[in-house]
Amino acid sequence: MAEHEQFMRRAVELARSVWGTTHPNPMVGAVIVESSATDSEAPGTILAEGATSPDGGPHAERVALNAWREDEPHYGATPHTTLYVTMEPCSTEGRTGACTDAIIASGIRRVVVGTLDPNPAHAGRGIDILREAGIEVMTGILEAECRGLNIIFNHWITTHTPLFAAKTATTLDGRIACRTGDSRWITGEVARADVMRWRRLFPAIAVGAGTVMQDNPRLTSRIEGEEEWCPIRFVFDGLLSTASRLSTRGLPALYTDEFKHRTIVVTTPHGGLGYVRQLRERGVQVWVLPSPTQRVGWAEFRQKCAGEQIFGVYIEGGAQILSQLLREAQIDYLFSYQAPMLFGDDRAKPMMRGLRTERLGQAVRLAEPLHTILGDDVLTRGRVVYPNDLSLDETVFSHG
Ligand SMILES: NC(=O)C1=CN([C@@H]2O[C@H](COP(=O)(O)OP(=O)(O)OC[C@H]3O[C@@H](n4cnc5c(N)ncnc54)[C@H](OP(=O)(O)O)[C@@H]3O)[C@@H](O)[C@H]2O)C=CC1
Ligand SMILES: Nc1c(N[C@@H]2O[C@H](COP(=O)(O)O)[C@@H](O)[C@H]2O)[nH]c(=O)[nH]c1=O
Ligand SMILES: [Zn+2]
Repeated sequence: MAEHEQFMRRAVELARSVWGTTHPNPMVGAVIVESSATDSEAPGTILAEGATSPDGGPHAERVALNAWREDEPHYGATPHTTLYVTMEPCSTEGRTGACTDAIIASGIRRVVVGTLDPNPAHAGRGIDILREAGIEVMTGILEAECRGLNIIFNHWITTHTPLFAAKTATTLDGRIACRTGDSRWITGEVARADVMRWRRLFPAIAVGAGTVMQDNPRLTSRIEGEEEWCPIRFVFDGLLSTASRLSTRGLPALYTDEFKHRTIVVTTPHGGLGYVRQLRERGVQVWVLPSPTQRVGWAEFRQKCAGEQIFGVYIEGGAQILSQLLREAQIDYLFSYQAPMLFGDDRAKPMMRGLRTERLGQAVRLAEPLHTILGDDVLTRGRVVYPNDLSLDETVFSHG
């Protein structure tokens, strides 16, 4: 078992090496290993490795098999050759041919799988096909880790909508900014560097107009040793106040920097066509979504993203948009970074508000939470589970 975990860990590492580059495909890693025919205690030798190719190219299993065949033109599979793969091999033609076919053709007799493919077209089918072909299949090695590699894919493939992940950086008493709006920085360098990794994974980031005006953020992924990366950057601004204040407050970086064509302002017909035109003339994109009020509806935004093939959105705040998302049960996943400080000030900004939680049974919870210590701070993350009787505190939202 320890050996299986060792090679699966290598496969997970390979999957991570293509972080954020494979959408809509999952990140998968594969390793082909030869064990000793005579000494079952001897460590196996890695023959070939692979990871999912970017943009719909060959899957990890095929990349590994192709690399192996370069060395062994007729494959050299023996009864002691094992393929380790983080996710169940696909079993439908797709764009690149079923991996189950390629594995069977290679003569490999043993496959170790991390997790099942959540795609209902595959789920378990790939395993059945391999077994029917006489291949020994073992499942569930480092399962949680392998499944956790693909939070975006897992959601997309089962719901056909993007994963909406909220991210907050709070004090111990759950505040994201002081009463004045000051919030830089609550979390320390290590936690902020971790945020940069998630920004590299998600195809898009979203913030509200209040955050743009208070923080003038860049919203790019800046990782030491890597080129700066810019996801799509959504700005929620129903009345286009960020555009109308341009002349008095100067232009937000999101509308002027070298990635401004990656900024999409999301607004309503109440925002004013003149501002929409001005933004577009600058090279900034604008989505005007139908809405009876000055607020874009989150369900409409989700559908629009799905139509545009945007597979996941990392929503960084502020308090107002996060509170709306919570009360509409639109947050699928939460990244909560918590720093060891507290404000103890009622007028500091709470990360989310507006629910009426009278009993613990009504609490919003995280399923299978993961905790990571990052310098002085702690990240708690997980899938959000809402109670059946989510109840709103109307007194809060009558004031916006
Ligand atoms: N620590 C942390 O993790 C973070 C802290 N912050 C801090 O939070 C503060 C900003 O938060 P907050 O003031 O609540 O502002 P938000 O960033 O939530 O933006 C609120 C504004 O966005 C617009 N808006 C809200 N909902 C919608 C919608 N559904 N559709 C279109 N536009 C919408 C509104 O414009 P209008 O009023 O015109 O309708 C509103 O003024 C800052 O101090 C910032 O530093 C921000 C992000 C993260
Ligand atoms: N204050 C705060 C965060 N704030 C978030 O980061 C944004 C700034 O991004 P950038 O300009 O790209 O560095 C800011 O507008 C807000 O969304 N994030 C954190 O991880 N920790 C923190 O303490
Ligand atoms: Zn495949």
